[in-house]
Amino acid sequence: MVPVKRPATLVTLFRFMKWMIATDPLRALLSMGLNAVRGVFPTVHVFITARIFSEIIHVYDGTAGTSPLMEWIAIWAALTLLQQAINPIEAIFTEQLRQEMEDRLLRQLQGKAGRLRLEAFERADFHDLLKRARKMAEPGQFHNLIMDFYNTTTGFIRIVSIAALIGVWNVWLLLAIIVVALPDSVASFVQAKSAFFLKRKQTEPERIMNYLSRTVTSKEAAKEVRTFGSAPVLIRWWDRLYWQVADTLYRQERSQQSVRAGLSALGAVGLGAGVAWTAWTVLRGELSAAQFGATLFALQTLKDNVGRVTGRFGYFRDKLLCMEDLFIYLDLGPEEPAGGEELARIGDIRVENVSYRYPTSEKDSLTGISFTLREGERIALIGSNGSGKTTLVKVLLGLYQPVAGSVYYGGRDLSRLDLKQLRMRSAAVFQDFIRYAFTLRDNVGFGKADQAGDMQAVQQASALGGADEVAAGLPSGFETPLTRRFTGGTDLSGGQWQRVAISRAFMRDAPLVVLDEPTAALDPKAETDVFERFAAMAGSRTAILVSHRLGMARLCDRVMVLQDGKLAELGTHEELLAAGGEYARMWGLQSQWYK
Ligand SMILES: Nc1ncnc2c1ncn2[C@@H]1O[C@H](COP(=O)(O)OP(=O)(O)OP(=O)(O)O)[C@@H](O)[C@H]1O
Repeated sequence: MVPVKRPATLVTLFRFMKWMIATDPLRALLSMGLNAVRGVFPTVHVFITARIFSEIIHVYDGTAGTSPLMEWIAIWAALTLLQQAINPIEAIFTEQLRQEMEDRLLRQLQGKAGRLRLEAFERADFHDLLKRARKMAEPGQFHNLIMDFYNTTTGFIRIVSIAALIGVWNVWLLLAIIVVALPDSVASFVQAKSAFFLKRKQTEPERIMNYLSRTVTSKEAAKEVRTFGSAPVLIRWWDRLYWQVADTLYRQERSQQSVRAGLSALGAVGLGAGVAWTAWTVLRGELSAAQFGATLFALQTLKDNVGRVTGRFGYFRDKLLCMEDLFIYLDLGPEEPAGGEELARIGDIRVENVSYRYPTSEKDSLTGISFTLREGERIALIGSNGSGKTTLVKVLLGLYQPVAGSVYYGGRDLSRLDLKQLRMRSAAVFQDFIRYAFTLRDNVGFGKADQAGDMQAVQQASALGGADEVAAGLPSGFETPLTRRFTGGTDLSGGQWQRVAISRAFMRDAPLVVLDEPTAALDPKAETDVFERFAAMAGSRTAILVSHRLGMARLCDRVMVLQDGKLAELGTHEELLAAGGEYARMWGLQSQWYK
C-alpha cells in the first residue's frame, strides 16, 4: 500500500514550491522574490568593489578625476542600505508564510489520518511512513525546512551569479573552479541521499525503541513492569537497539566525512592553483591589478558560498526527503469515500455472505457470514476469544471493508452509503475505547462533538450511562481532568472509565447502538444497571451487544454465536438452549458457577 517507488527529489522540490505558493500566493512570491534579490547582492557588491578599485587606481595614476569614484562609492552605500532594509521585510514575510504553511500542513496531516480506511493502520510500513511524516510536525522542523530552502536557493543564486561574473573576467578560471568544486558538491548531494535512506531504514528499530522506552516509563505499565521485574530486560533490549542504530549511523558518518575531507582538500589545492594562475595573468599584463583584487574577492566569496551551500543543501535535502514522505503519506489511499447514498434510517441490516481478512493476515477472520438484523432488534453476539465478534461489528459499522459479500442497510449497499450519515446514526463502545486526557465533561461530550460543550446533554447522557455517579465523587465534578498528567486531574478505575465510555455513546440518540463488552470491568451492581438500561432502550433502536456474559444475552431478542469466524448458531435464548449446541454448552458452563 505504501508505494515502493519514490518521486525524484526535483519533483518533490517543485511540489513543495507549488504547495508553498498555494498556501499564500502573495507572501510566498514576495518572500521568494526577496530571497532571490538577496542572492544577487554579493555579486553586485563584488562588481562595485572592482569598479571602486579601478577608479582608485585611475585617480592614483591621474587618468581620471574623483567624481566617478565618489559615484561608485555612493552606489555601494545605497546598495548596502537597500540590503539592510530588505532583510527585516523578508524575515517578516517568511515568518508569516511559515506559520500559515505549518498550520496547513498539520491540518492536512491530521485530516488525512481521519479519512484513511482503517485497514491502513494495520500495516507496519504505514506506521513507519506516518512516523517519518510526523517528523515535520515536530517543533522547529518546519522552520528549519524553510530556512534551509532559502539558504540553499539564495546560496545557489549567489554561486551562479558570482561564477558568471568570474566567467566574464576570465572564463578559464571559471572552468577550473567548476572542475575542482564539482566532486565535492556531487559527493554532498549523493551522501545526503544515502544518509537519508540509511536513517529511513532505522524507522522500525526506532519505533520499537520508543515503544520499549514508553513501556518502562509509562504509568499504565509501571505496576506490571515492577511486579514481574521486567524493566532490566526491557532496558537491555532498548540499549542493544540503541547501539545497533547508533553504530550504523556512526560508521556511515565516518566514511562520508573521510570522502568529504579528501575532496575539500582537493578543492583548497585547486583554489590555490587558481589564485597563482590569476596572479600569473596579471604579471603577463592580461588582467589589471584592480580586476585581480576583485577576482580574489570573488573567489573567496565563491568558496565560502560553495562550502555553506553544500552543507545547507545536505540539511535541505534531508528535510525535503521528509517532506517527500509527507507528500507520499498525503497521497495514500484508499480513503473512506466522502458522500454517497443518503441513509435516512437504519432499516433492517442484511449481511450477505460476508468474509473478512486483515491485510497482514494469512487467514480469514470472518467466513461467509449471512443473517438479517431486523430494525429495532437487540442481538447478542457470543463466541469464544478470537471467534470474530469485534471484527464483524467493525465490518457492520463500515470501518472495515469485507473482502467478499455485502452489508445492506434498509436494502442499500453499505459500500455505496454516505458513511458520515451512518456514523451520525450509530453509537459504539469498543473494548479499547479512548480515555481522553481531558475533563469528564469532554470525555462524555465527545460522543457528539458538536454538542461537547452542552452541559445539559452531557448530564443527560451521564445519567443514562452512569457517569453521573462518577462525577459526584470527583473534586470538581464534570470539570475534573481525567488524568494525573495535568494539575488538578485524577484517574478513574477501570469500571468508572467504562461508565464514562457508555455515557459517551448515550450522547447521541442513535438508532443503532453497538456495545462491545461494555460490562467487563463493572461491579455487579453497575453491571445490572447497564443491563437494565440496555433492556429499557426504546424498541425502535437496533442494538448489538458483544459479551461473554451469557446472562446479558438473555435480555436480547436473539443470540448469534460465532465460531472460528463462522456463524454457528442464531436464534432466541430458548431456541438455542433447546438446540443443545455451542450456546447451550457455554450456558451450562457459566451457570454451573452460580449453582
Ligand atoms: N489487526 C488484526 N490483524 C490481524 N488479525 C487480527 C487483527 N485483529 C484480530 N485479528 C484476528 O482476527 C480474529 C478475530 O478477532 P476478533 O478480535 O474479531 O475476535 P473476538 O471474537 O472479538 O475476540 P475477543 O472475544 O477476544 O474480543 C482472531 O483470530 C484475531 O487473531
